[in-house]
Amino acid sequence: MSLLEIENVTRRFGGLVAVDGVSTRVETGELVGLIGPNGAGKTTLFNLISGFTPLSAGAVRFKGEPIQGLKPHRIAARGMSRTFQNLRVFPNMSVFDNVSVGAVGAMGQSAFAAVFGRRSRADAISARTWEALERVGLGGVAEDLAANLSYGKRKYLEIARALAMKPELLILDEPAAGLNDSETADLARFIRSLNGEGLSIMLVEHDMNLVMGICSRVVVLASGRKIADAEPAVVRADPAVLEAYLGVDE
Ligand SMILES: Nc1ncnc2c1ncn2[C@@H]1O[C@H](COP(=O)(O)OP(=O)(O)OP(=O)(O)O)[C@@H](O)[C@H]1O
Repeated sequence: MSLLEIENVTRRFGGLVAVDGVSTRVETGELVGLIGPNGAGKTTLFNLISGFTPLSAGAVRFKGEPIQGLKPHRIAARGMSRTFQNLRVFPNMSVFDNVSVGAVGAMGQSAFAAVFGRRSRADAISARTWEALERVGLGGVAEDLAANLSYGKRKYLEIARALAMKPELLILDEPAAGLNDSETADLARFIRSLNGEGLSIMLVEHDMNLVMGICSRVVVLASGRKIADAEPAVVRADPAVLEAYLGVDE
C-alpha cells in the first residue's frame, strides 16, 4: 500500500478540464516532484489531494483510506500537511503564534482537552511549536512579529507551521518561488534533510534544478494530463517532457 494513492483524478472548472484523469502515488519515505508548465494543473492537483477543491471524478487514498470529500483540516489531522504558493502568514502575529496555529489544528481540539486536560494540551502545543521552530531555524526569533521576517524566512515559517502538525506527508507548493540562488540551494538541502529523517514529501516547483536535484521521482503534468512519471534522469530525456515543458520559456 502506498502512502498516497491518486487514482484517475479529474477536476473540471466549467468547460475546462484542469486535471484530467491523473493517477500516481507517493510511497512512504519518497520525495516526489510535480512539475509542468504554467496552467498544467499542479496546484489544482495539490488542492484536490489536500481537500481544498472537490474532485469531479476519481479517488484519493491516504494510508489506504479514501479521503476525497473530507475537509482540509480533517485530512491534515490524518497526517498530511501543506504549504501554499502564496504565503499565508499572519503578519501581525508573532512567529510563534503563526506556527502554533499548525499545532492547534493537528490536535483534535476538544477531544484532546477532554482526555488530557487544557493545561497539558497547551503544553503539548507549545512543545510542538518550539520543535518545529527549532527545526527550521526560527527558534531565536519566535517572539518577533512575522511581518519583520524576510521573505525567505517567511517561507520557513510556513514550513514550520506545516511541520507543527507532525505530518507523515508534507506537500510543498512552490517553496523556492521568489528565493535567490543561494536561498534556493539552502532550501534544497533543508527539504532533503527533512526527507532524510523519514518524512515523505511531494513538491510542486518551477525550479527544475531543485526538483531534478533532490527528488527521487518526478511527475510531469501538461494541460491537466500526466505525461511522465519516472526518475529525474528519465524525465529529463523524455521527448514529450522536452516538448511540453522544457521547450516552454518560463
Ligand atoms: N478555481 C478555478 N476556477 C476556474 N479555473 C481554474 C480554477 N483553478 C484553476 N483553474 C484553471 O485550471 C488550470 C490549471 O491551473 P493550476 O493553477 O492548477 O495550474 P498550475 O500548473 O499550478 O499553474 P502555475 O504553474 O501557473 O501555478 C488553469 O487553466 C487555471 O486557469
